[in-house]
Amino acid sequence: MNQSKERRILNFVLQNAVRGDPCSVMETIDKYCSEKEWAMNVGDVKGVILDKTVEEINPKVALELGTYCGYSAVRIARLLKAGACLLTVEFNPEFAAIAKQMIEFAGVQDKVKLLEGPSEVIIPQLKKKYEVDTLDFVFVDHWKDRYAPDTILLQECSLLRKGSVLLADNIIFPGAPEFVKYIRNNPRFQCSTYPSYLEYMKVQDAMEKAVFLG
Ligand SMILES: Cc1ccc(Cc2cc(O)c(O)c(C(=O)NC/C=C/[C@H]3O[C@@H](n4cnc5c(N)ncnc54)[C@H](O)[C@@H]3O)c2)cc1
Ligand SMILES: [Mg+2]
Repeated sequence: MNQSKERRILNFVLQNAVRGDPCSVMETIDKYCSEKEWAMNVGDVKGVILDKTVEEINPKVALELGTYCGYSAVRIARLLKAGACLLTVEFNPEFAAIAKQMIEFAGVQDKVKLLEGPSEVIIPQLKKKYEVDTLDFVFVDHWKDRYAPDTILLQECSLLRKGSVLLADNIIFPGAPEFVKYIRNNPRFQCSTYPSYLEYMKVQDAMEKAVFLG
C-alpha cells in the first residue's frame, strides 16, 4: 500500500538530516513541507514564538497535546535543561510510531516521553501513572475542539499551578473559537495573543499564551 505523507516526511529526515542534531531535523522537515508536501507542523515562523516561550519559562515539566510527526516535540525538547522532560500525547498509532522515530533520530529521546492515547484519557493519568505534580508549560496543538475541554480537564486534575503557561497554536487558522472565548473571559488566566503566519503559507495565524493565575 502506498506510503503516508507522514511516512514520507520521516524518510526524508532519515535520509537527509544529521542524526542527533535537533536543528537539522527541524530544518529538514521545514524544507520538505515548504517545498514538497505541506503538513501541520508548527513550522519555523510560529516555531520561534514557541522557542521564546519555552526559553522564558525554562520548564522542568512540559506537556504537548498532539505530537503528530514530532516536529514540535523535537523543537521543545532541544531547549529543555538537564533533568527537564516533555510529555507528548498522541492517539494516532501511525503518527505516534513516526514521531517516536523522529524524536530518537533527533537524539532528544531522553527528554521526551511519548504517551499514546487520547488526551482526555491521558491527562487524568498524569499525576498517578506518570508521576507529574504540576505542569510548568503546555503546548496545545491537537484537534481544535479539544483545546477548551482539555484546558478545563487540566484544571480539574489540579495539573496547573500559579504561573503555569499554556501556549495554543492555530488561534486564527484553522481557529479555536470556543477555546478563545473560554480563555479570554476567564479571570483565572492572563492571556496574550501572538499574531503570526500559518506554517509554510502566507496565511495569517496566531498563538495564544495563557498564564494560569491560580
Ligand atoms: C487541509 C488542512 C490541513 C491543516 C490545516 C491547518 C492546520 C494547521 C495546524 O497548525 C494544525 O495544528 C491543524 C490541526 O488540525 N491540528 C490538529 C492536530 C492533530 C494531531 O494531534 C492528534 N490528536 C488530535 N486530538 C487528539 C487527542 N484528543 N488526543 C491525542 N492526540 C490527538 C492527531 O492524531 C494529530 O496528530 C490544522 C488547514 C487545512
Ligand atoms: Mg498547529
